[in-house]
Amino acid sequence: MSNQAIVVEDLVKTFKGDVKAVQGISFEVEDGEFFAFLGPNGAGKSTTIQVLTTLLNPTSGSVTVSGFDVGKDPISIRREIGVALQETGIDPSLTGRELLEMQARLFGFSKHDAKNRAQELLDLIHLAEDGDRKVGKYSGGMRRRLDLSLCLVHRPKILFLDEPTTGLDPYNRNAIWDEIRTLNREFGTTIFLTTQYLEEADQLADRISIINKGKIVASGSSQQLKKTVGMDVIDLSFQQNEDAEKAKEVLSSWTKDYRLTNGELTLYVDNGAYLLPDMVRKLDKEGIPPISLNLAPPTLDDVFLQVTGEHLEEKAVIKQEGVVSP
Ligand SMILES: Nc1ncnc2c1ncn2[C@@H]1O[C@H](COP(=O)(O)OP(=O)(O)OP(=O)(O)O)[C@@H](O)[C@H]1O
Repeated sequence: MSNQAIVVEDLVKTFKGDVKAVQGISFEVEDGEFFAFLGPNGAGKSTTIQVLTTLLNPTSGSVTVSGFDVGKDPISIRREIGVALQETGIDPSLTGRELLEMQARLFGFSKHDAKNRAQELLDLIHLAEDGDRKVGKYSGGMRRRLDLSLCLVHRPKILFLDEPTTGLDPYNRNAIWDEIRTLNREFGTTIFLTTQYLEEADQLADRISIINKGKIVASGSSQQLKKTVGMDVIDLSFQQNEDAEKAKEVLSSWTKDYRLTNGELTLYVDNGAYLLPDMVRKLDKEGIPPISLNLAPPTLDDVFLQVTGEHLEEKAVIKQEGVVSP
């Protein structure tokens, strides 16, 4: 018996018009593991999840889920997995309870068992009080919790979640995090989660792969990934781009490890707290004082910045404009 829930080898997915959405990625997810696929908009996360859940055929490469090949045995895979995708077509005139019971009946539960399962799930995702309200009246956060519960009806071994918290406010995001964590820790459900929020991957996942432009650019636990960056990260912003450029020259004797993006200079150093006052004094003396400075241990955004030369966070914020209130 294999203890690999998911094995992906050299997966390629190309769409019409030569759009290379996924360009030869390989990774494995173990049974019971919480795995996060982190990347900006358009990186290839949804495409990958759709191949793994048998909704899209791969162009090439090999993919097995729960030991079954996606091309040869999609039916067996569908029995073992639960899938919550970004767009779900739910009838707004039905109640949460009705939808859960209907889903249970579709999975072959008797009427009596379907009722019990619906109640269990409403309790699990803290929707018991709203179970008899029409879904059309649910808030964004409640809808996401219902989406999550709908894919748990048949007690899947592996759960696929495609950006389950995109557009949610922090309160609802945290509520979803708690629920997913419980599923993983208490029920041993393997989780494959895609997200554009580094904090989400950081907080939840045992292991993270960062995907950018269809390729995996870094993999490991959050700790391992951050260790690749170095000890401390100093961010300095300046009034003008030329000042940042000049500051880089001025500070080059302290570190050669830096990034320069839009008037912001990021320095990777050991012993940042010790060096920072001297650096600021030097910049002052040169007539280019920073307008803001920040010293912090590395984040996953720093990992992303190092491997791609771009920030992950800024892109995520742009997509978050239409925030859904609780
Ligand atoms: N059905 C399709 N036909 C053509 N191109 C597609 C199709 N689906 C996705 N793409 C393209 O493939 C690339 C990867 O898209 P994908 O949706 O997998 O990214 P993503 O990481 O999930 O992004 P997001 O965070 O915005 O959901 C993008 O360039 C996208 O435009």
